[in-house]
Amino acid sequence: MNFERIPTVPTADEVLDRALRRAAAKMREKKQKKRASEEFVRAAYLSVHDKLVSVIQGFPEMDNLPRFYQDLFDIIWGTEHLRKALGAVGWAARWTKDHKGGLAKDVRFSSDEDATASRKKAVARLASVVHQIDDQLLYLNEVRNVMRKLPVIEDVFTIVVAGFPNVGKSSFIRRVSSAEPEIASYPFTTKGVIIGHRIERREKIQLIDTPGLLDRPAEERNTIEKQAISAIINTADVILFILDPSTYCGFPLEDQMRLLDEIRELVHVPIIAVVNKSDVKTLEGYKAMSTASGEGVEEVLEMLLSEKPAPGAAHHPGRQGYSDPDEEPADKESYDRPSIKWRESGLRPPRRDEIEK
Ligand SMILES: Nc1nc2c(ncn2[C@@H]2O[C@H](COP(=O)(O)OP(=O)(O)OP(=O)(O)O)[C@@H](O)[C@H]2O)c(=O)[nH]1
Repeated sequence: MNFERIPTVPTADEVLDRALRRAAAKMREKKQKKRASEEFVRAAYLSVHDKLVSVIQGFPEMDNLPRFYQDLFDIIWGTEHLRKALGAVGWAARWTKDHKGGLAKDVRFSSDEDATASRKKAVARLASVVHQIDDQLLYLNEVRNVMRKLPVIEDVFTIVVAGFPNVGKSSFIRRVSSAEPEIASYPFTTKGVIIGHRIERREKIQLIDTPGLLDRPAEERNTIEKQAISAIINTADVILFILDPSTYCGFPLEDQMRLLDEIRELVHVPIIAVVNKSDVKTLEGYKAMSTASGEGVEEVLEMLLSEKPAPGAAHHPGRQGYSDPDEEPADKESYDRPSIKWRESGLRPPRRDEIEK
């Protein structure tokens, strides 16, 4: 899944400017004045139609997306909200298509004196329709800017790395990845998500960080974070939980253990808990590694890979299995996903200048 190629969504004025420029060029090709006006209308409507269709086609088809993205889109924007915005653009595209012929004919069958007025009327109607979706176009462009930066998650064996901040999650991913990990972002945490890959016995595996999410007790998490965790957990075949008994990370070991217990309650996939920073301190009963020196790291990876199903077999049966104790039962009547309305929540897609940084 690669959202990087979603093209910029133009504003209503940009759509219209482009259409009118094209129409003017077409108009110049016709000698006869009325024919020229008719051509102008056709070309302007066609250009708007095609541009709006290309906007819609630039976005992925929500129903065909992997579950992770469906969940994520629902958390960030509310799938219905997104559908409505795309639907509005579709409505405007259809309108231009349905009215193009009729309005062009109005110009053709008007008297010579009225031809210009008919053309102007057709253009005014077009402008009015396009301006009606101005908000949706702006919104979709903001959505696009966030989508481009979302992590690219593949449907391969996936290790999700969890633990308190600074325990060494990203150091682990960097150490075992065959190339420099990619850094993406979720709009709901300020930290970058690190995604590493490695080819293991000719199969690709992926490692995903859980920045600023699986590092706090449940009661401190808000709804968005809970949903985000569910989306991420659903990608995991196995979870690596890293403990830092040296407490250099800044968090007492009891708190880390409590979080581990909590995650155990939460998921159905295997959890492998190990200790990092073994150069400083180890903990009895836990496999130790040091992501600084590399000691024990490959063994930990082996433990994780032992959870990998045989080639060709399905993912771990627990995958997609996440139980949120607060979650409503999933029957049709009562199960209403608390989708986040981006304007009302503090949550918003980042501005362009924030992304470009
Ligand atoms: N002594 C020691 N320090 C380590 C080791 N591994 C990582 N560190 C240090 O721990 C700090 C945090 O490491 P990160 O890999 O960034 O930790 P993280 O869990 O990804 O942190 P967040 O992304 O902020 O949650 C860094 O300063 C590392 O240098 C280790 O094996 N031994």
